[in-house]
Amino acid sequence: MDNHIGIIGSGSWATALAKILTDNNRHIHWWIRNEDTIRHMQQRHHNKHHLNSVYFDTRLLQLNSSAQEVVAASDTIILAVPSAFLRSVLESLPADALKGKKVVSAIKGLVSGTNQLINDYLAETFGLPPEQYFTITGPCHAEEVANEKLSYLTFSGVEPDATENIAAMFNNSYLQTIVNRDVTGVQFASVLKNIYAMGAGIAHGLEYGDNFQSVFITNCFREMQEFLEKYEQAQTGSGQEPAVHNYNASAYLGDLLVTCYSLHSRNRTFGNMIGKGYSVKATQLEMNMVAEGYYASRSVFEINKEIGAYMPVAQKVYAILWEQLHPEEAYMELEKGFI
Ligand SMILES: NC(=O)C1=CN([C@@H]2O[C@H](COP(=O)(O)OP(=O)(O)OC[C@H]3O[C@@H](n4cnc5c(N)ncnc54)[C@H](O)[C@@H]3O)[C@@H](O)[C@H]2O)C=CC1
Ligand SMILES: O=C(CO)COP(=O)(O)O
Repeated sequence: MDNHIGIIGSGSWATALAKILTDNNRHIHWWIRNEDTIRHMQQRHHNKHHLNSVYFDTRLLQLNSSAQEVVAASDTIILAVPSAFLRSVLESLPADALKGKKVVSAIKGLVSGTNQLINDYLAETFGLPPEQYFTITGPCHAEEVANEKLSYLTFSGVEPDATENIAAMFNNSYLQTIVNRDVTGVQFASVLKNIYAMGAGIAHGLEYGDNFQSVFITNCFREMQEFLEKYEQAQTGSGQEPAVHNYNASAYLGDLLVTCYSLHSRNRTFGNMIGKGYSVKATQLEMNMVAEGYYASRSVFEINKEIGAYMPVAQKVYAILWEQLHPEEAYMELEKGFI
């Protein structure tokens, strides 16, 4: 049976994923919030707000502003809205809306308000079982997908065959896929790297150089591992099986590097403005895209109150963004403790 794919979201990442799938000749049901964006896409064949150089074969698109209808029409649903909007987008769905469906999260963030991983939220709200949940992570900027620059995405799921099948839908000449079972680890890696890219941007804004950045990122990488270890120790107490994490894999180290260094990165750009002295409010107004690291810094700070990982960088980024700590002062303190 043909797989009916739905995409929820119409930002840069949703648009890039839609491009990959339609380049592979897949039909998609696509939830786009704004009717005007839908009309433009139907008439002009591109998303006028994001990646507008990407043109679609609209015969492959079923555009719809009702998330409920897109979910009902699909058996594999890709979530690609910023984490801050996930709950409001899904709130119209009935509790059994995801029954028997596969859900693939492309979101690199935690659920706002509850600080949950996306799978935990979907399990609690819609009863989604673990074997129906998958993630898309790895170092990949939408802008490079738009230009068909060779990129690698990691697909994670507890069911290897089903994960392979989902990954296969994306594989093509410019997109390689990697598969693993590390659902929790890759999600936290992609949440944490946004905080560290924010930090790398702040460092750049403060005019630290490449030598500092490499030490900074090395220390962030260590923090990422400590956070996961402490998080899992806390979970093991509640009977969950600890997973094996390949920290050197591209979903961990690769995504940390690309987000900290790439000029495409929203998080790095946001941090750079903060380092240069812009306020959080002014930075948000300036950017028409979402930097997940802003929200993640608070969520991780709150989670870490419970698990006690040693993460001075994440704590300083949080204090700069949420408690008005002066970036220069914060980084002078950070400088002293790096290994
Ligand atoms: N852009 C990228 O290269 C990549 C992004 N991601 C992840 O994908 C997720 C989505 O990010 P992007 O597509 O980059 O975001 P974006 O910043 O490009 O787009 C944000 C979207 O959110 C929409 N939006 C604004 N207010 C909304 C509301 N109240 N309800 C629903 N939607 C609303 C905007 O219309 C826009 O379509 C994030 O978790 C991000 O970390 C993951 C990999 C790569
Ligand atoms: O996840 C990404 C690259 O892998 C996108 O990062 P930014 O949101 O910082 O652009």
